[in-house]
Amino acid sequence: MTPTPAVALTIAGSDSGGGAGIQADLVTFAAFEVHGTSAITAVTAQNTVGVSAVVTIDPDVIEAQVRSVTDDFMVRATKTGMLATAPIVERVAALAASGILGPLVVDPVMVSTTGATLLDADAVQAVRDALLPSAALVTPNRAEAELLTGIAITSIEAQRAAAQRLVELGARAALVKGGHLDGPDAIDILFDGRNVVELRAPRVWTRNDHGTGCTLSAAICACLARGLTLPRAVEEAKAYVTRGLADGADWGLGTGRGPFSHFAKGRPAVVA
Ligand SMILES: Nc1ncnc2c1ncn2[C@@H]1O[C@H](COP(=O)(O)OP(=O)(O)OP(=O)(O)O)[C@@H](O)[C@H]1O
Ligand SMILES: Cc1ncc(CO)c(N)n1
Repeated sequence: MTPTPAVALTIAGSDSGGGAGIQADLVTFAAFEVHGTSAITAVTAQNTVGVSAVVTIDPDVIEAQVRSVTDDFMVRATKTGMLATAPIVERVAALAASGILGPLVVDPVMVSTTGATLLDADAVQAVRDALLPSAALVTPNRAEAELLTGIAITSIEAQRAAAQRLVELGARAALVKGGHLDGPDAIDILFDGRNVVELRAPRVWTRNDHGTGCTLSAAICACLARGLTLPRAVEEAKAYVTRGLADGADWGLGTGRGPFSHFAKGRPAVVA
C-alpha cells in the first residue's frame, strides 16, 4: 500500500490545452507522488498556438477554494502561477501572509509561451510589493525578472544580480531562470540570501517547451511538500524538467509550442 502522501496546493489558471497552468501542476505533483489540490484563478481558452479567451475568477471564490482545501488538508507547500489581476494577487498575498499556505513558491507568470498577457500591467507592482515578502522562493524567467527588478538580463552575472535584488525585495530566495537566454546550456541561478548556486543542464532543442516554467515551480513545490531542503528541491525539479524536455522533444502535439512530457521513464529520485 502507498503511504498517505503529502499535500501540495496550486493557485493558478486553467490551460485548456493541458500543457501549462493547473493541468501541468497537478500532473507534476502526481509524478512526485504528492496529492495535488488546486484553487483556480482564471480560465484560459488556450492551445499550443495561443490564448483566445480569459475569464478571471472572483477573489472571494479563489479564497473559498483555498480555505476549503486548507480547512481540511494539511497543506505542506503551495505554488502560485497565473494570478491575472492586482486584486487576485493582493488576496493571495493576504492568504499567504496569514500563514495557512506553508512555504510558498511564487512563479510570477506574466506572459504565455505563445506571447499572451497573463498578468495585468498594474499587477506587477502588487506581486513585487505584496506577494514577494511571503515567498519562500520566486521563480521568474528572463522577462519576468527584468520587469520585477529593472535589471536587463543578458548574462549569468545579471541573473545573479536580479536574484539578489529579488531577495532584497523580500523573497526568501530567488531562482532566475535562463531558458530564454542563449547558449549550449540552460542555466538557472538560485540565491537563498547567502549562497549562489548555478544549476546547469544541456539545452534541449525542441519546440515543445510549453509548460516548463509551471512544471519547474510545481516540482519544487512538490519536493518542499515532501520535506526536501530548497536547494535539493530545485535540483530535483530541474532534473525533472530537463528529462521531460528531452523525452517529448519530437512530439507532434498541436502545431505550435507543444506540451512538455511528463511521461519520461524513471521515477523522480525524491526521498525526503
Ligand atoms: N530548451 C531547454 N532545454 C533545457 N532546459 C530548458 C530549456 N528551456 C527552458 N529550460 C529550463 O526550463 C525551466 C523553465 O525555464 P524558462 O526560462 O523557459 O521558464 P518560463 O519561461 O517561465 O517557462 P514557460 O515557457 O513555461 O513560460 C528552467 O529550468 C530552464 O532552464
Ligand atoms: C493558465 C496558464 N498559466 C501559466 C502559463 C505559462 O506558461 C500559461 N501559458 N497558461
